[in-house]
Amino acid sequence: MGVESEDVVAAAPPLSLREVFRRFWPYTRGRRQWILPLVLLSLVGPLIDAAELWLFKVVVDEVLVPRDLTPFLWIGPTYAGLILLSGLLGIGDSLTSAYVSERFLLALRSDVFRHVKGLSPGFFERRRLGDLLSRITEDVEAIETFLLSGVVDVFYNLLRLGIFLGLLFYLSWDLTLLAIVIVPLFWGAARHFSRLIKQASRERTRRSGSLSAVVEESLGNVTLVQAYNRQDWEQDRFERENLGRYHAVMTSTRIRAFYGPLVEFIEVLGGLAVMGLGTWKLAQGQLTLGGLLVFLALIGKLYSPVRDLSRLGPTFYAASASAERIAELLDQRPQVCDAPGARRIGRARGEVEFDGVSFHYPDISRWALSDVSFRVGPGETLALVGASGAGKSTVAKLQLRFYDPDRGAVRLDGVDLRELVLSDVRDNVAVVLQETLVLHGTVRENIAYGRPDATDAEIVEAARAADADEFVRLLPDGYDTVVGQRGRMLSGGQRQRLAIARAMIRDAPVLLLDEPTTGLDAESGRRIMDPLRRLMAGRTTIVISHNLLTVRDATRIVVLDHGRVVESGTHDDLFLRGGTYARLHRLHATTAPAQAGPPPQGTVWS
Ligand SMILES: Nc1ncnc2c1ncn2[C@@H]1O[C@H](COP(=O)(O)OP(=O)(O)OP(=O)(O)O)[C@@H](O)[C@H]1O
Repeated sequence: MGVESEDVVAAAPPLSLREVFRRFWPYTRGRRQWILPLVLLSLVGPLIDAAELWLFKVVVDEVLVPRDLTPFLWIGPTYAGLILLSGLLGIGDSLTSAYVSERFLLALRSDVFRHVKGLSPGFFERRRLGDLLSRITEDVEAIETFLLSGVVDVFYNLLRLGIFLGLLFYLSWDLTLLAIVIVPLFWGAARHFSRLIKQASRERTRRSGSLSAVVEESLGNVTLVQAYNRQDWEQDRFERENLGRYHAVMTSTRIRAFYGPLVEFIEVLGGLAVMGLGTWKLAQGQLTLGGLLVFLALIGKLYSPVRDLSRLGPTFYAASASAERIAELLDQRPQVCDAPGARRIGRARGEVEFDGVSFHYPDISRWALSDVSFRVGPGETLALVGASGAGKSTVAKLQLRFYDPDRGAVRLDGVDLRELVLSDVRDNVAVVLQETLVLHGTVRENIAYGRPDATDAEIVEAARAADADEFVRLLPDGYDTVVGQRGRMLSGGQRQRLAIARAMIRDAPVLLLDEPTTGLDAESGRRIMDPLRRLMAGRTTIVISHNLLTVRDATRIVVLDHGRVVESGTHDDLFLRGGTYARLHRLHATTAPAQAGPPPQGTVWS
């Protein structure tokens, strides 16, 4: 559509209007009782309109033409009363419809957010965050138009049409027939334009998603962008999507712009024909002047519901483009979920077992893990070592049940994770990851994220054990200091100690440490050893590390290579065996002593 799309965000699969309705109507549950009062309120509006017009006829025929003021004495107050009543009903109508629409949006948006949040990490690895934001905020609103405002408008306009047509037939049936001859023209135009508008709207919503995705990615990685001087490239990417959206909006506006005058032209043609015949009937004495004037006014009013109804078609189609994007989100199923009859486990003893586990990531044929088996007893430490890409982090993801294995089983206390309640599995695990996740909030909130009901004393105690208390107290507001998004205000080592405090307060029997010293210099690496050791005490720990010097005292070491276990045993066993581990160890000792930190006596495991 004018600007080449690199498909930042793909279009959602199309849905028919009926299907969209079927999908989203259930979300009106609990608010449906308001729809009838809204329709009834809509009914009163046209009735008052009709009464006003009728009064106008009476004024012309009984006051103006005979020049007699007497009937005006009752017409005047009646007219004022009607206007007052219609104003009051209008207030009620606006408030009720806003209430119904906003409650609907509230519920739908929450449901969509709840659903998306529950999807597996694999989903988010494949999606653009900005696009998801745009769906949850903008597209959800369009569905409201589709289901509620749209439906109420249809009823409202049909009622208006019925009432006005009734009056018109009563005034003059032949004039009315002439007037409605043009209605099919309206519908023909509406059908033609609806299709074009739906295409344009799809493109517009897709481009909005792409634009948000680009903004989120560029601003979210602003340090990288600036450090590598990629501002111009990012600006180009943004311009492309911005321009794409502009063209899409212009196309849809152009279609709508042509549609409006065309419909008006058809309307004027009808009006002129009626006026011609009406004037002739007036001359013949078949119609009073008031009758003709009211007839013409009614025709104007008759066309407006017809026009509105025919305009609703394109509006429905435009909204359905948004609905498609939401439906596509709701159709995503989490890769893992509770099996029927899943068991609760409470606090586990902490025995972890991988039994012949093979796994590949969705849509990727290469096995990330092949026939991996090991067992870690309660309180023991298992070290996973291997080259980059060997599958170490994948073991951690399976342990957290982010994915299920394709073959074999992962067990906790002897029970397959698939038979357990998912939240129980994760409650039993605390993680300290390579890239420490710090949320925008206070230090206190960040630590308590591990266990929301932790008391202040427990938070301070965890921070002390993690060797974080000292630096936290030096922050401007101590524990109430707001650390920026992703903890940008803290150093790498400080973030890591915060993560240890968070894991500490969670107090789970199983601990996953994914490269806890990566990215830290020797000094910072050394500083977190003590807190890590305190954290590991009494817990089953799986530690992933490139740093062979830091794993030698683990209860057991498993060496992974291309997803397979190639060796396993204690440091001494493996060292003496002279295989991969011994080779890696020698290589590591000769090439990386400076960044590996202290010699064996200073390691975590000693
Ligand atoms: N989300 C993913 N989708 C598809 N493939 C993935 C995904 N994550 C990892 N892989 C692939 O699975 C294999 C194992 O990756 P994994 O992250 O487990 O390795 P690792 O040993 O932890 O590496 P590193 O030490 O560099 O962190 C790699 O080939 C990787 O490309």
